Order: sequence, then structure tokens, then C-alpha cells
Amino acid sequence: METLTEQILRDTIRIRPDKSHKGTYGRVCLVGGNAQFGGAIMMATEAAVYSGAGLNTTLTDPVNFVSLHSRLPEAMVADFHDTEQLEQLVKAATTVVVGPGLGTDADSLTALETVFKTVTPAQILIIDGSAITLVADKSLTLPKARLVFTPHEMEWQRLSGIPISNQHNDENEKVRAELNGIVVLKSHHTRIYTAKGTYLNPTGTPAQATGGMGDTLAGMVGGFTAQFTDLENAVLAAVYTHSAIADELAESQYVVLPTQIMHQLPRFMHEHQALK
Ligand SMILES: NC(=O)C1=CN([C@@H]2O[C@H](COP(=O)(O)OP(=O)(O)OC[C@H]3O[C@@H](n4cnc5c(N)ncnc54)[C@H](OP(=O)(O)O)[C@@H]3O)[C@@H](O)[C@H]2O)[C@@H](O)CC1
Ligand SMILES: Nc1ncnc2c1ncn2[C@@H]1O[C@H](COP(=O)(O)OP(=O)(O)O)[C@@H](O)[C@H]1O
Ligand SMILES: [Mg+2]
Repeated sequence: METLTEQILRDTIRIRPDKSHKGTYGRVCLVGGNAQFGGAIMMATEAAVYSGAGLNTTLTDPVNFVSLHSRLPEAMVADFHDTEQLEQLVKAATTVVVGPGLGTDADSLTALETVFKTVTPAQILIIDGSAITLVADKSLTLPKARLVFTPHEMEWQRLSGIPISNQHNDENEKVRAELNGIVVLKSHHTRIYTAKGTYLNPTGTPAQATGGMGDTLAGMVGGFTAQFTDLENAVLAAVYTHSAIADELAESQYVVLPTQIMHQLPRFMHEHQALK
């Protein structure tokens, strides 16, 4: 297992070319946020926007439209119950993030099944939170796409069948290969399983242990993978960045809020962009 270093940032975060426009930096489509968990998709969306993704559209329950827009006018919004619109927006995306605050009721399942039916092999699909739980509970067939799973240990137990106490590298890698994607297994020492290797994230702090922290990471993974061409590196750099910013803030804070992390992203990414 390789321990990540700051080098992953320089290998991934490119200097923006002058000759570019918003389309150069990818389209992220985020699906989640039921009436109870609107905050989750708002945090994921805000994290994608602050990561620098060029265009961001959020499909959520309409009760979240006003709160999302009043925080974040940069994002577009649509109703995740509107299957036709969901299909259109998924088709247009570089990266789709599904699951933060999605919930597990019949409407949530319909939205997830629509996403799975619509994504194509060239697209990146980040599967987080409730979407992981639904895949496990309903034994859903995974779509052919460039898949990234971001489970915490209990979600990984549900998806992989491996009890938390047995989540060792060999067992985890075996299931990752069957899933045919990347697995970000989140914990106080997050490990990332890819076809190229297994990585340990050395950054992170217990100051991060608060609701919405993973929703924020899912949005960042969405934003990074939409912009930066190497999928594995984009995922690794997002994980490293998320907790490295938390470490900075934890030097003077007892708890670090997800929204504080995302607001540091433009500054942190500027400081760590490639110099080559
Ligand atoms: N503001 C919002 O809108 C928010 C909305 N959210 C949304 O809620 C939805 C449900 O997601 P969820 O993660 O809250 O619930 P669930 O999947 O049942 O997992 C919790 C269970 O797993 C266990 N557990 C064991 N190990 C663990 C570990 N390392 N990390 C974490 N948990 C671990 C844990 O054990 P315990 O705490 O009891 O010790 C407990 O039994 C999802 O869509 C999410 O996006 C949240 O993000 C919050 C903010
Ligand atoms: N003690 C800790 N040390 C380091 N990172 C932590 C710690 N506790 C939680 N985290 C990080 O916070 C995030 C929690 O994700 P998740 O449980 O999905 O949160 P939520 O669903 O509430 O947004 C993960 O990125 C995890 O690595
Ligand atoms: Mg989560």
C-alpha cells in the first residue's frame, strides 16, 4: 500500500490554460437531497463548484431549490422526480454524483435506477451515501461507466458483505475488482482501492467527524474528476485535499465544518497547482 504525498496535487491540479472556457472544466450533474437531507446535496454541489467544475446542475427535491439557490446561485437546479429531465442532464454530464442525501424510498430508487440506465461507459459515476445503501439493499445491477464508490465503513459492509472488523486490504481489493471501479473506503485513515494500486491517505483529523463531511468529499471527487483527465489521480487528489485543508483548519479549530473546507478550495488549489 502506497501512502499519498503532496506530489499527487502537483501531478493532478493543472494550471488553467488561457485559451479555455467553462466547458473546458467539465459538467457535473449531482443527484440527491430528499426533503429530509437537502443539506447533503447542497454541500456536495457547493464542493463541486468550489473545486472549479465548469458547469454544475443539481437534481433534487424541489423543497431544496430556494435554499440551494440562495447559498449557491452558480448551480442550476432541477427536480429529480422528472425522469425525462434527469435523463437529459445525466446524458450531458462529464461526471455524475449520485447519493448524497438521496434517501432510500421509492422515489430515491427510481432516480437512482434512471441514472444507472442513462450513464454511458465514457462517463464518470460517483456513487455515494444512500445510493450505495440502495445498490446493496436492492441488489441493483451496476451500469457500465467509470465507477467511483465512496462508502464509509458501514456502507462498505453493506455493499461488499465484508464486516467492518474484516475490512482488510486483500478482501477489499477482491470486491473492488468485482465492482470494476475505484473504491474510496472512508474512515479515520481513508484507503483508496484502484486497479493500479492501493493508497493510504495520510491527511485527516477527528475535527472532521461531523455530518456532511463525506457529502462534501463526494462533491469534490465530482469536481476533480470532471476537470482533471487522469481518473485515479483526480480521485486521490480530491481525497488528499479534503483532509489536508481540514488539517490546516484544525490547527486552530476544535471542529472543522464541511462548508469551511469547501471555501478554502480555490486558495488551496491555487497554492498546489502544477508548476510544470
Ligand atoms: N445535512 C444532511 O443533509 C446530511 C445528510 N446525510 C445523508 O444521510 C444519508 C444517510 O447517511 P448516514 O451515513 O448518515 O447513515 P448510514 O448509511 O445509516 O450510516 C450510519 C451508520 O453507519 C455506522 N458506521 C460505522 N462505521 C462508520 C464510519 N466510519 N463512518 C460513518 N458511519 C459509520 C454508524 O455507526 P454509529 O454512528 O451508530 O456508531 C451508523 O450506524 C446519506 O444519504 C447521507 O448523504 C448525512 O451525510 C448527514 C448530513
Ligand atoms: N476521525 C476522523 N479522522 C479523519 N477523517 C475522518 C474522521 N471521521 C470522519 N472522517 C472523514 O469524514 C468523512 C465522513 O464521511 P461520511 O461518513 O460519508 O459523512 P456524511 O455522510 O455525514 O457526509 C470521510 O471523508 C472520513 O474520512
Ligand atoms: Mg456519507
